[in-house]
Amino acid sequence: MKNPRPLSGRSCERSCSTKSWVRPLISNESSAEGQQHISYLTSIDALGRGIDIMHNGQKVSFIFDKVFKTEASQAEVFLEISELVQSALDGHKVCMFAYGQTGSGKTYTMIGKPGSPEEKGLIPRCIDQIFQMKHSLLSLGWKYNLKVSMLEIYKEDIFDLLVPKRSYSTDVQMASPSKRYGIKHDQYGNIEVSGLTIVDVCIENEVSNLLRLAAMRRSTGKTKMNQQSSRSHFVFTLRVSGVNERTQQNVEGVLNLIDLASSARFSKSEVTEVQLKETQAINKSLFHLRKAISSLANKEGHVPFRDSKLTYILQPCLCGDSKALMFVNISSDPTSSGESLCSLRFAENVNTCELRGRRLYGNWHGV
Ligand SMILES: Nc1ncnc2c1ncn2[C@@H]1O[C@H](COP(=O)(O)OP(=O)(O)OP(=O)(O)O)[C@@H](O)[C@H]1O
Repeated sequence: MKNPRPLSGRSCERSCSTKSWVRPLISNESSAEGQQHISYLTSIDALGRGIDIMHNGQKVSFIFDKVFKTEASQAEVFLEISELVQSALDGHKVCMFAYGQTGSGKTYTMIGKPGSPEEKGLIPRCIDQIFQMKHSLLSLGWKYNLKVSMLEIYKEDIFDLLVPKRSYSTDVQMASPSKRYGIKHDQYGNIEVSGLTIVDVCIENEVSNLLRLAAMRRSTGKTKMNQQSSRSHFVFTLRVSGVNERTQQNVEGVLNLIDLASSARFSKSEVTEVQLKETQAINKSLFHLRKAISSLANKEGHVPFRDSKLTYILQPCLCGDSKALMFVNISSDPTSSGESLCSLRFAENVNTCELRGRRLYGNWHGV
C-alpha cells in the first residue's frame, strides 16, 4: 500500500514558504555611519517576519514567513525548517533552495562553513535529522532505505558530482562533461536523471564524505564579491523509502536541497569569454525559474517547467502535495541594496504562489 501520510503527526502543513536571511558584513566590507539600509518591522503581526530595505532614498517593505537577522545561527535557522525534513520521511516530495546575489550566503546556508560544527549548514543538519529519525522510528516498526545523488547544472549541462572530474578548464574549476544526462519523470512523478550515480547510504558519515567530495568537484570561479563563487546550480537529492511490516504501510519521500548559482553583473572588459558564457547561462536559467514561479503565482494553465533543466528537475517539487521552501539570501552591505531589492521582489512573488490550488509557501533562507 502506497500511503504517504505523516508518521509523526507533526508534519509541516504548508506546501510552500519563503524565508530570508541577512548575512553580516564580511572582511572587506564596511558600513559607513548612517548607511544602514536594512531594518526590521516591529509591529506585532510582522515581528520576526518583516524587513525594510532602503534603495535610492525609497523604503520598501516585505513580509515573509520568517526573517533571520545577521546574528542568527545555523542552528536557529535549521530549527525553522526541521518539520520539512520530517515531511520527506512521511512520504512527501520536499524541496528547499537558496536564492540570492553572488556572495549573499547561499552556500553558507546550504552547506555551511567546513570545519566549524556550529556553522554546519542545512544539508548536513538535514542528514543528521533524517538518520536520527530513521533510528527512532525503528521502534515503531519502520525500516528506511536512503539513497543519495548529487548533481550540478553548469551551462545547461548536467554533471554527476559523485564521479571524479576528468579535467580543469583554465578559468573555472569544473567537472568535465563525460556524458550527457537526460531527465525523465517516472510513474510516481519523481525525477530520474538517466545514468546518474545513486548511492545507498546507511550511516551519516557516508553522506558527509560524499558531500565533501561533491563540494570539491563543483564548478567554482571568482566574482567581484566572492573569491569562491559557485558557478553552477547544486542539487542534493535524498530518496527515502520506508516500509512498516507491522502496519503494511510504505512511504516514498524525496528531499531536494539546492544551492542555486547567482547571476553576477560584469562588463565585457572585466571577464573572460568563459566567465561571460557562464554568467549568461546562469542568468538564463534563473530567468526560467522566475518565469515558472510567476506562472504558478498567476495560476496560468501552462507552467513552462521544460524550458530549463533546473525547472524540469524542480517540477515534481512545485506540484501537487509537495512542499517547497525558498531561502532568499541578502547581504547587509549597502552597496548591494539594488540586487537585494530584486531578490526580495522575487521572493515576494514566490510567496503568492499556489500549488494546484494550495498556497505555496516559499521558504527561502536569506533576508
Ligand atoms: N550568515 C552568515 N554568517 C557568517 N558568514 C556568512 C554568512 N553568510 C555568508 N557568509 C560568508 O560570506 C561569504 C560568501 O558566502 P557564500 O559563498 O555562501 O555566498 P553565495 O551566495 O553562495 O555566493 P555565490 O553565489 O557567489 O557562490 C563566505 O565567506 C561566507 O562564509
